[in-house]
Amino acid sequence: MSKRENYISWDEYFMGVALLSGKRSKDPSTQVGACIVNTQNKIVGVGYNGLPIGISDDEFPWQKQGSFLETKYPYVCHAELNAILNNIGISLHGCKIYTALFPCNECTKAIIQSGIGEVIYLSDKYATQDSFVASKKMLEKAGIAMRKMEAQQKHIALSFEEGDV
Ligand SMILES: Nc1nc(=O)n([C@H]2C[C@H](O)[C@@H](COP(=O)(O)O)O2)cc1CO
Ligand SMILES: [Zn+2]
Repeated sequence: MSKRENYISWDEYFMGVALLSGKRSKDPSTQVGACIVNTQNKIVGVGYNGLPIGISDDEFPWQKQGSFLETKYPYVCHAELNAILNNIGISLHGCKIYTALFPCNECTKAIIQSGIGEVIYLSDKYATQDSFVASKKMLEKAGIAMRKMEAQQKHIALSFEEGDV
């Protein structure tokens, strides 16, 4: 018997972990996940967008509109920052970060400071907003590679049915 052919690529695997992590998000509008990988293709940090530890998901707002303090924006911790902070306790120098959404300027600063060397993203839907223009300016100047993920497999299904294993 020859080897299975339609196995997922490393990019699909790590972005898949990022997307699965995003499924934990309580944000009703946008669920983002991120996955950090070292030079040996080992996962060293995972995160999703959520409120800081100890802050109730039920007591803080999730809305996008209204006065700033009544929206989610001042409180939510982005997936990329969570993945960096949740790392397994190692230097992230030379690691890659897979993120569903292109990083904002605040996460970009944390990415740069942590030593991450490459950003792989699925969507750059906010590209025209100043925050993301600033991100690109900083990433370019810092010599950090950026690339949009090209998936061969557009969808991957998971089953928790024991008969499917
Ligand atoms: N790169 C990102 N990582 C993230 O974790 N987020 C989070 C913050 C918010 O919870 C949500 C974006 O809000 P909105 O697209 O519904 O308005 O995604 C957002 C971005 C985009 O900068
Ligand atoms: Zn961010």
